[in-house]
Amino acid sequence: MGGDGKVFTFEEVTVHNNHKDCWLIINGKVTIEISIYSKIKAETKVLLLRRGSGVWEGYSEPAEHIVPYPKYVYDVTKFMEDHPGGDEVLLSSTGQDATDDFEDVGHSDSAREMMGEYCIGDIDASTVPQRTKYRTPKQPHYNQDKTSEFIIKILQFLVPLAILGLAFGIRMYTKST
Ligand code: HEM
Repeated sequence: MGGDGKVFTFEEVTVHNNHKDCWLIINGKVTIEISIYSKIKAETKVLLLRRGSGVWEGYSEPAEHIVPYPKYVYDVTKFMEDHPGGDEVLLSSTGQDATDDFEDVGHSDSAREMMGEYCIGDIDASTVPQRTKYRTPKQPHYNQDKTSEFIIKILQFLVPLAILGLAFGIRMYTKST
């Protein structure tokens, strides 16, 4: 990776957000990550590798061996015109962690190789705001047993009343005829 080991904060990266000066945060070097993964696997018995909030994380036993992978900062200003996906998508990926956008496109290995040319450093992961995850609103607790119990109680009260009303009605009707 290029960039002379520079580490940028999220704030520093997100000000570069126009056609003449466009920086992105992407962690697209999956091939590298896989090799890191097998190294960690050998050393610390990693149980699984999963991608969470744009970062590849190795989870291992014991838990203190959780390894967050670095994200990289890319200055794609010179690539804007030549990007096969167009410059607008690159611009719209500024100001955030663009990893998911980049991965969703399914970039080829050659696209990933090209990234090295534009890498200018690492991002300080602690400064990147987490993407808010959508949580389904909690449903009100619905207790079916209690509801059917309630209906039975109402019916127990209403049925005799209805029978009484019907009997009364018939009696009134027969009396008047
Ligand atoms: C340094 C960063 C990037 C590099 C070097 C890069 C490179 C490339 C290359 C070489 C292609 C041609 C197809 C391929 O080989 O996969 C491509 C296509 C594309 N890229 Fe990127 N890209 C970068 C970032 C992004 C980002 C952040 C987005 C945001 C969504 C994006 C969206 C697209 C789209 C939409 C296409 C067109 C896909 C298609 O029509 O099949 N790229 N990119």
